[in-house]
Amino acid sequence: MLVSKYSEPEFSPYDDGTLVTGGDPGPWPAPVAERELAASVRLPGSKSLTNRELVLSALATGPSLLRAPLHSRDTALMIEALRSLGTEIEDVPGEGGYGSDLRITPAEELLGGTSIECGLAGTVMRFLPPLAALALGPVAFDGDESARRRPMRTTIEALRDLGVDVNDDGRGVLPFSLYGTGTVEGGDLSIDASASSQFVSGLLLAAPRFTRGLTLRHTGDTLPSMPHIEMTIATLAARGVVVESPEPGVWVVPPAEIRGIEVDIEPDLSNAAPFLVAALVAGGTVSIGGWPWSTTQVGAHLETLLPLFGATTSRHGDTLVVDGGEGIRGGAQLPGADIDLSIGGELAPAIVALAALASGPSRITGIGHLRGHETDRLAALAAEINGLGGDVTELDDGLAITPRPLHGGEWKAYEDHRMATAGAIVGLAVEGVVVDDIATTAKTLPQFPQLWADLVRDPDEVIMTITTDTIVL
Ligand SMILES: O=C(O)C1=C[C@@H](OP(=O)(O)O)[C@@H](O)[C@H](O)C1
Ligand SMILES: C=C(OP(=O)(O)O)C(=O)O
Repeated sequence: MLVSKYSEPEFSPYDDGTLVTGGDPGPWPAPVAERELAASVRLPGSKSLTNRELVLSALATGPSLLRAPLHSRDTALMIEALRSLGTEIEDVPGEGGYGSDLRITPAEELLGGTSIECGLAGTVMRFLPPLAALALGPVAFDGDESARRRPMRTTIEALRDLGVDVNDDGRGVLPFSLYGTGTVEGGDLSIDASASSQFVSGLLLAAPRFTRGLTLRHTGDTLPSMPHIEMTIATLAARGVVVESPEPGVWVVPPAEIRGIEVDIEPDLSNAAPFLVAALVAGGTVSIGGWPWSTTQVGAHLETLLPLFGATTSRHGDTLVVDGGEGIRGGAQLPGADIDLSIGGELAPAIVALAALASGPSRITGIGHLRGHETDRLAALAAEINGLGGDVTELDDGLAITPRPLHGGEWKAYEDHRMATAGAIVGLAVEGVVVDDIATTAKTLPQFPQLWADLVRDPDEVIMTITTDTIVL
């Protein structure tokens, strides 16, 4: 089964995330906030944790159980790819998550002779080639048209330096193929991971299975998304693999067994960003339950980032509450902020959308690598905000935002889930914003339109849900 964006089976953004048939719902008029929020949101599992745990489970010595994993396009692509390499992955009833849990039984031997569809998922295209090099036989990689623009040269060259036979056309992008021999010797390897931390994570995840392990050295000037590398190291540690980092930019992975484990997947804290930002735009409070006390997810930094724009945050048990006061809709004048977001570029679209609605100017820097994300996010954010009357300038490594009164109009998502949700944020404050492709949120959060509708719904509105045998008022 290949999961492509508009072919069946499809993730409907209006459904609970289970596989349903359905297509592009068309242009989506973003709801405007009519009142202050008092919303509680429960979010599905983290994409980054789910896809790491899937990869490690496939490489493990015994079965694993993922509780409350994310079910979205990116995780469906990962599951499909691992199955095609011989991993057994079963849906089993789960409690409290969005959809089933996953039981994974690793293959005795990973088998090639397959083609892997990466969609637009960075975690699939960067995590699976090192794993596929451990399979026996040829493995081809390709993805969406837009995926063919995402940087892959570092993965391709790293595998060649490790002695893997890789076939590509020299442009450093998808498609390419490799020929797995069942083993990778490993040893010392230098790479430039300045375009994506995922190059490091992909190699570290497979490295315990290399005959000599791996000593990996990053040679570039900058390295984005360090928390995601720490997440990789933490997920390996939970399975008994101790990765050492004797100096910044160097990681030593011993050859080791990767244990099968049972693991609870945390809610996706990066997908929390638009919901928490909404408190500052609409005013009032947004609470997110299941917020971990300790995590490697970069979304945890929202707790300190949003106060820079005037929010108050508090914890009540495992719930994070963001209070946006009267909010922009209520007349609040939010300060701008100067933020180096190199640790968490995936938070940038939501923060930039907020900055465009604030009263003071902002600079968001350290995010040059976002040009290689789902789309060139710096160009896309500047084009869409400026198209509504804004003033955003592209810098070498970020954006300078000078707030201006915005007007309604089309907001293009560029097949980028976080561009789509950035449009929803702007639309909360600006009448007449229409996101051209909200379905693209199915990449990591198929429930987005429903959750967003619930967020802004009048709490006094009576909702009638008709199910097959009950009527709930
Ligand atoms: O390893 C991961 O799960 C991710 C790493 C980051 O990639 P980059 O370092 O390419 O930004 C992040 O932006 C992406 O959404 C997920
Ligand atoms: C950059 C992102 O995704 P990917 O995992 O495809 O790189 C993202 O989710 O913001």
